[in-house]
Amino acid sequence: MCAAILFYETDKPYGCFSNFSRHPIVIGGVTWPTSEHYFQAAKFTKRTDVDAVRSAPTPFLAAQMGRERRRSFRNDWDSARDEVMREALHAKFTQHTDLLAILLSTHGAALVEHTRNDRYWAHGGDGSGLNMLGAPPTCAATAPSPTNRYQGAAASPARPGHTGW
Ligand SMILES: Nc1nc(O)c(N)c(N[C@@H]2O[C@H](COP(=O)(O)O)[C@@H](O)[C@H]2O)n1
Repeated sequence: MCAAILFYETDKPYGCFSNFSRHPIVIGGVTWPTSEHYFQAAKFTKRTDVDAVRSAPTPFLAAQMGRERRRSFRNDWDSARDEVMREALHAKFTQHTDLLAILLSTHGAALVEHTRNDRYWAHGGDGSGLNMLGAPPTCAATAPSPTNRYQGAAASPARPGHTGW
């Protein structure tokens, strides 16, 4: 049976796997303070909302803004979010080789975002959640000769489904 690696808080072991870890990414020539900023901004269609989220001083605030439904929330988000996340993670782990080394060192382990706050990206605290954040790298790790757990993201479009920015 595979060991499980639980992560959540950025200052704890494997905290670098959290989207809240302070690792900037560049996508489409734009620098994002964290993968959380990119993910949350991708929910919106209006440039003003996207820029507001990108400028958030912390990933926590970016997440709060991303959850505000008074903004220009895109109506295809549920079908787009997995691809947006894959793109963000691919950027993060290819642009930070120290993180990629940590990721590859976990080969064979199940990666689990451990929180009760989230039953889609995390496992809901008790395994009842989908753990979609951990699932893609775990699946990729079982592929033949993986050189990069996020290699499947390489073919992703630059901004899947985005309309206005
Ligand atoms: N640190 C943290 N706090 C929460 O409350 C969370 N839900 C998470 N999980 C991360 O949040 C992002 C998903 O946000 P949405 O619920 O889709 O707005 C994603 O990065 C999860 O990994 N983390």
